[in-house]
Amino acid sequence: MTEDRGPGDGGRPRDVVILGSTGSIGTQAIDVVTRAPDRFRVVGIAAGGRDVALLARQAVRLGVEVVAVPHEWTASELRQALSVERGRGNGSRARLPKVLAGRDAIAEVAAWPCDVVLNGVTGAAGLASTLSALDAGRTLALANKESLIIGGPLVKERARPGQIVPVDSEHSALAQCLRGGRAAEVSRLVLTASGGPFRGWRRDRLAAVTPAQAMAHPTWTMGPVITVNSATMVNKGLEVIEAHLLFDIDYDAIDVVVHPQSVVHSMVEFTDGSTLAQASPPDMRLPIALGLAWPDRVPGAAAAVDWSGTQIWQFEPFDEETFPAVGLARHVGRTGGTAPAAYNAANEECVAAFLAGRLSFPGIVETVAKVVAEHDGVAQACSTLDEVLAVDSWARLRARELTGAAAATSATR
Ligand SMILES: NC(=O)C1=CN([C@@H]2O[C@H](COP(=O)(O)OP(=O)(O)OC[C@H]3O[C@@H](n4cnc5c(N)ncnc54)[C@H](OP(=O)(O)O)[C@@H]3O)[C@@H](O)[C@H]2O)C=CC1
Ligand SMILES: CC(=O)[C@@H](O)[C@H](O)COP(=O)(O)O
Ligand SMILES: [Mn+2]
Repeated sequence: MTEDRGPGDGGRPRDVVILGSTGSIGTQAIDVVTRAPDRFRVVGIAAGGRDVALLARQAVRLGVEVVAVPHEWTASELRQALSVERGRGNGSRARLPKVLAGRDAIAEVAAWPCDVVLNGVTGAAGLASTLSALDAGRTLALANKESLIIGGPLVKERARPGQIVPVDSEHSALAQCLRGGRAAEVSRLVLTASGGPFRGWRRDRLAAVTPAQAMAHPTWTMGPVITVNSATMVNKGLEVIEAHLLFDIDYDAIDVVVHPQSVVHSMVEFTDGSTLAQASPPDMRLPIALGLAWPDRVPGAAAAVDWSGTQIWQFEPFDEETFPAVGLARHVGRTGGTAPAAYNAANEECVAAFLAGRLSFPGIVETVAKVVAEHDGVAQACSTLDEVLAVDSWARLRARELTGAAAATSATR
């Protein structure tokens, strides 16, 4: 594996594995790679198995070597769907791909021989694959921020310098602003936040928020969990921890600023008062392409800012009082060890409860705060995957107990 392979220097296409291929990041990644066949070849894909027909279609059309699902019970359905897809005349490979299914299947694909693994799985479920890709020596294009955040030191100690390339738009922006620079010259990182659908709202209005309102992100079309996380600002909290872990910058020197247009994806302020920003219309295909081709740019990956029209870029202070999720994330980030895993797992449970109508919108972060407070006294260093997973399970259970209790109380009112 070399960093400079690509059509520009006459190399072969990069072999890519896409985890979470049926999701928002995964489908956009497939769009990126299929538009640049001279640069990329997809050799493996994986998904949760909720849309086996789509997964099979992707596998046959891309001609992958391997396709994986995490549950044994979807394997036969997947094999059948692959045969149907080939019967339709899609794809060119004579042989159908190998099917892997079960608990370790996704991590096995993450270690498949290739140049770069894009982890586009959602949530803590992506951690084993992140570790597997790193241990196998693959470059890891990381959209699944949760794995870095909950794995923390565990992930960092397995990664050699430059092995993780951020795909999250803010962190891709920061990496672009930082490249070629000197660490001692960096003063602050400034993460931009769209503000979500409830920007400018007061806290008392949030009690009546419905899932449909929370799912209406003003600038990005994304999967359900990250979309709700953007509405609660948990996403920005996770991103503060992600920035700390990726760039080794103190929490005190990471700011959040609201930028409703989502064109400036983040900024780096330098010691001489200069600020560099990365700007492009909101389109994840740009950071995905850069993550797959790093350090090269992929020409035409996304549209640039259109300067023929008026551009208005607003920046506003972030409302810490209405959205306590960022402050809480700073707290768990500073606590370190297993604390971020408790924050994330409780949040994943609460988002599911909110989307199922079992928890109010403010109840999400209120419950996460309760779980974090309970975990504070027992936070431990996270030195093994099992330790992280144990805290993840405990926090999910506590969140379920707390939200179950909340639902029962409101039902008896
Ligand atoms: N969407 C975006 O624009 C951005 C996303 N991100 C991050 O990227 C990640 C993916 O987000 P997004 O694409 O929006 O999410 P989606 O919900 O749209 O997609 C998630 C993908 O992961 C798969 N998946 C879920 N659970 C498992 C599992 N246990 N094993 C294997 N695959 C699984 C899903 O398959 P199935 O549906 O079958 O379960 C699906 O393919 C998240 O970490 C998110 O925070 C970061 C920045 C921007
Ligand atoms: C596209 C991306 O990177 C998301 O994480 C996005 O930043 C979410 O928007 P918010 O700024 O509203 O959280
Ligand atoms: Mn982001």
